[in-house]
Amino acid sequence: MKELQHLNKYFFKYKWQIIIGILITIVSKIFLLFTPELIGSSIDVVNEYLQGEVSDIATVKKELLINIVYIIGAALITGILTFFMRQTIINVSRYIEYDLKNEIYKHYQVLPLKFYKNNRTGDLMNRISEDVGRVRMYVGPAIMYSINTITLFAISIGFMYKQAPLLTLYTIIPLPILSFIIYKLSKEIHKRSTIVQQYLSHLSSSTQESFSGISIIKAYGLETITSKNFHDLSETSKQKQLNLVKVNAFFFPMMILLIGISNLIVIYVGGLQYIHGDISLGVITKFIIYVNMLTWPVATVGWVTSIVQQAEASQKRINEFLKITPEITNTAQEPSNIIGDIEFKNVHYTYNDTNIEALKGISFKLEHGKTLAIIGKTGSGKSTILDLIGRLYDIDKGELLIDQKPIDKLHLTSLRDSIGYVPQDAFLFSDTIKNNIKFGKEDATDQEVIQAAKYAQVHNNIMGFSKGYDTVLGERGITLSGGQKQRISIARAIIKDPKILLFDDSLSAVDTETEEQILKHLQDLAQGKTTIIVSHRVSSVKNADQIIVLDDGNIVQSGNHESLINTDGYYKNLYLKQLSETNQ
Ligand SMILES: Nc1ncnc2c1ncn2[C@@H]1O[C@H](COP(=O)(O)OP(=O)(O)OP(=O)(O)O)[C@@H](O)[C@H]1O
Repeated sequence: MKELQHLNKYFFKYKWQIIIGILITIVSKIFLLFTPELIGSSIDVVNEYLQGEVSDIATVKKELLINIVYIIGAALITGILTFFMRQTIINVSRYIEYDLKNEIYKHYQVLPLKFYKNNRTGDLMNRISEDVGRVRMYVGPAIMYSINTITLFAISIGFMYKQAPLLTLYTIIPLPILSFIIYKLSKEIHKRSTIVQQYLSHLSSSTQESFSGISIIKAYGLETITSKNFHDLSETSKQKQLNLVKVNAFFFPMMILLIGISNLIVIYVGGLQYIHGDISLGVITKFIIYVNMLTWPVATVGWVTSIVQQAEASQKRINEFLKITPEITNTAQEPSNIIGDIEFKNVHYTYNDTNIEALKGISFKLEHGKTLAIIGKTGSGKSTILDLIGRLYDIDKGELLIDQKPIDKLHLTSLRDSIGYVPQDAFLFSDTIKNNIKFGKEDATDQEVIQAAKYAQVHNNIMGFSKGYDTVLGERGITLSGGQKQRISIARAIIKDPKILLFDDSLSAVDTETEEQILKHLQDLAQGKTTIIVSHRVSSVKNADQIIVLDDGNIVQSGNHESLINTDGYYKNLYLKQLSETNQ
């Protein structure tokens, strides 16, 4: 139960609803127990009349009528209270589920990129949905059924013992056995249903993958193989389902068997006591009703135990993530006003999961309003430089200064708010084009959205869609070309009007003519903004104030376009190669 202590703060938060829920549960059980008592006394009245102990039929009828009215009244009150019991305790479990999901989601947001690299998305999703769902079962149903069982058991055993102590002892003998069997069955059901769940998610992710990659499957003629894979996987999944159904099928027969045994004991032992004149017929009737009433709550003891164990395991998985402290934190109290001077002084950075030293002592200085271009072979460390400026990672050695201050002393939100970043793989959400652009500035007007799209040379494409800016993208909507995606991603960065603009090979899928136009607009837009353009193309970088050439984490050349094309080296070779390609 150690892991579940995490939930105590939520129990405290909703203490009044829980206390009221518990009180309602107790009162509803008291009313429920009126029924066996009233039925028992009705049977006794009828029996006394049959035995000739009472001769006035009118009195018997009156008493029976009163009992019936009481039974209906008690049932009505129990029903109403049961409704409110669920409305309090089950509602609290939903509130806590909601709070816990929000807590986990908020925590996910502050965890570093490394966390996302080390953990699979499916696992993150599972902990926030499946695991929280299991914890909710503990918070709601488990607590509600436990109170139910304790109350019902305490009151009814008290009633029963007062009327027939020996019969009570005999009657409750099968109940712990029932509880134990249900516990074992629940555990087995849980084990098998977890396997079924794993296969189902396996089946759905593999199906989803084959639908997403349908063009590759068709192009390579892999339909038969993928169909066979699907068939094999669904066959195993079916077998696992059947295994689960087999254990499930034991559940109710087991309960019926044990209830039957308890009833037989009541009839046999109670019958003997009745013959000896120790108890009345009404007591036997009451006991039969009590036994049937107690069976389900007692069975839930086993079920609840298994729920608590599952919740404990799930909360442990949740706590594992909640305990991770974000490495990159904000240390500044006040927001920082970023101007955009950037300086790298002998910066080193190693990705500790792969041990790759991506930057091996990088130094450059970029004044605000200027443009730096970074060019170099693939894997030379270009994107890493941009990631360090956005503080997605913290440097290992050296100094990274923004406005002459160490980057980790700046207000983190101010820093990120002042950056417009266009990543290598443009990611667009399954939403409208307008909202995808407005992601950069939530309160942007339609005019601003259109202007940004015009600067990014994508406005005409968007107007070509029948729904224009309201066109939905992604799974629910249309698929854009690589170049269109890149340009929408550029519009998203432009609309933010940031102090620092970072373009990570963001024009690679755009033809040179469009690239030319975008760069021309950028020159106007980038007035006063610090811009860094990472590219493999000389055409993208030639107008930059400063160009650096990276190779294996080192700066091997630097200067401007003019000076670099006149110096032997990587830049000049690339320039000549790309020049001859355009002339061909
Ligand atoms: N998240 C990461 N975890 C571990 N290693 C990484 C990570 N990102 C990059 N690397 C490694 O660091 C080195 C530099 O990568 P980086 O992405 O900065 O290069 P790049 O010059 O931008 O390459 P490209 O032009 O292909 O985008 C590469 O060897 C790469 O494999």
